Amino acid sequence: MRAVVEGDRAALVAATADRLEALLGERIAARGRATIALTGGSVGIELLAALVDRRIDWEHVVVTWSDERFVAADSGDRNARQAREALLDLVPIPAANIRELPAADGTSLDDAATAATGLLEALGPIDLTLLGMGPDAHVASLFPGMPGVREGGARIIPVRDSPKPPPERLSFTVEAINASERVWLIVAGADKAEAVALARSGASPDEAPAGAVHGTLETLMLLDADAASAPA
Ligand SMILES: O=C(O)[C@H](O)[C@@H](O)[C@H](O)[C@H](O)COP(=O)(O)O
Repeated sequence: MRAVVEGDRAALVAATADRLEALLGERIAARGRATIALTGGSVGIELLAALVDRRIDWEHVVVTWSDERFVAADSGDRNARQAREALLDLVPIPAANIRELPAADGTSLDDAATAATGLLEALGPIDLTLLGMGPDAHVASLFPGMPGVREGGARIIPVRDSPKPPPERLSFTVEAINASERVWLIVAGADKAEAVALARSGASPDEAPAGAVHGTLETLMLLDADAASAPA
């Protein structure tokens, strides 16, 4: 996994916004649209906020999420709601291009996972999956030792016991993430340094889910200097 290191968190966010703006332009020119799976987390949301004023042809961008908290649609915990407030409500992206994973409004988690799997199938190829990473080396809602890190077959799994609240979530599996053309992990802060080193060391997926993800064309770990500060 190639690492790109920027000086600090603000520089990381700005450089990743540049990279993303360029990728979206390139994919739209090449195939008429760009499809990306967004991430929650504080750095992921800062990245979205940094895209508001960029030159992006939003009409041709389709977004979904690599994981979602299974809470009510209007909950402030929803990655989709945070993304709307930071970016999607502020740019001319058509409503039909925003493919939210289901919310917990009268539907069961299992039914939501089935619906999300259908949504993912209808989406076609994903140009880029964005991921944050926790200090335990989790990505999306794939925590160390959980099913979905190794299991084949499923592309979306229901998560019932996330160690980080809220406990119920929907998540891309490693298999779904690894079907994306590009996978970018965006990670800032000294509290992530050990997990970055572990993920890059070839640790098992059960120990470091972040080390198991890769794109079919490109895999990047986009880091600030603090996150890159532990010896690999
Ligand atoms: O699932 C969650 O509850 C979080 O969203 C989490 O997965 C987050 O994406 C990472 O921990 C990175 O978060 P930061 O970008 O805030 O470091």
